Amino acid sequence: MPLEVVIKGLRFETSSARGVWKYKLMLPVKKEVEPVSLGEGDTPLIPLKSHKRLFVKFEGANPTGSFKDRGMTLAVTIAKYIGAKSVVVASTGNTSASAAAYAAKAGLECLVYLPRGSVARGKLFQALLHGAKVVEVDGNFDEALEEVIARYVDNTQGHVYPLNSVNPWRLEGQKTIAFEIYQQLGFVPENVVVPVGNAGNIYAIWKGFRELREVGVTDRAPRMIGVQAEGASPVFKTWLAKADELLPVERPYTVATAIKIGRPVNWLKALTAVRESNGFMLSVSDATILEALKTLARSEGIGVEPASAAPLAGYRVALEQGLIGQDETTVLVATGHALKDPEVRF
Ligand SMILES: Cc1ncc(COP(=O)(O)O)c(C=O)c1O
Ligand SMILES: N[C@@H](CCOP(=O)(O)O)C(=O)O
Repeated sequence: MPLEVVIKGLRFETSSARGVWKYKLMLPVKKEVEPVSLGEGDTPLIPLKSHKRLFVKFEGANPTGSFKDRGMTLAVTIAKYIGAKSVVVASTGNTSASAAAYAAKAGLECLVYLPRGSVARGKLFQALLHGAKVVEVDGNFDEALEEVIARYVDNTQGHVYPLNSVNPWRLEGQKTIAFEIYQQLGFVPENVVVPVGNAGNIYAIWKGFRELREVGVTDRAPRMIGVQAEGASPVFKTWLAKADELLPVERPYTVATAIKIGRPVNWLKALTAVRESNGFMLSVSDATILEALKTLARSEGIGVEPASAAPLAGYRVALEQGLIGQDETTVLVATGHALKDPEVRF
């Protein structure tokens, strides 16, 4: 399992900084360290018209249009602090867009490994725009990440700093989604619904809520509900089978390219989040993802990419099956902006 940061002496006090960095006392960064920031975080929590107690946490409002920026600001800050000159990621698109932008801000070289032909146009444009060097891999995301891990994580000779979610600083930044949800609602919701791909974010958010409990801000915690696309649902299958080993999907497919992942590195962390929180996993069809995307766009005015519509598709299934109630406060985490993937049709 990828490493985890454990922080002693956490204090839930916010500073006058904005976004992620206002929670510096909850982050594993020394006071004197200067953040590499683009103003990430402070994203809106939007109430939906369709259900009274349903909210969308719109992560598309981050500087590069996805939640990855919250993790990248931390991880690139650390990269710079330790004197790295280059950073590397494998990506289905958003991680590369975010890494490229933060590397540019920090003055670092950025190398991105992308599965050839599988990255949404807006995301590829962003990586190139910010000056990343793109390596196209003849394979899927899992194979691209394997190559990055073999070259730059297991073999540290190259001195290139990896920024995928095997890097625990990433999750530390992403956990601030929980802090914001808590502060925006004024309480801890019953359910938080998250799309699951490489599987780090659901754990990061859970870690954030757990820490709020640890520091005594609240004694409550939400159920964490993970949603995967049917054709790319290894964590769902593993959860359903109560298996101790990952049940991988060798040839994942889904219209939601951001979560087209068959061997997620953080699968065990995702299961930990779901199990510890008494939550559950769901899988949803591409048709229902696109239907949810259309509802968000046309009835609520919220433009998201397909992966980010999976939580609404999952919410509908959960309601239908009586797994959650309409009277429960539920937050859907909409992870990426519609402009990322302008070729989506529904
Ligand atoms: C838009 C979007 N949503 C969801 C995810 C899934 O997040 P995670 O990999 O942390 O499970 C990703 C990337 O993985 C993404 O880019
Ligand atoms: N959807 C992700 C996949 C990689 O996830 P990471 O959390 O390990 O960076 C992407 O945008 O590339």
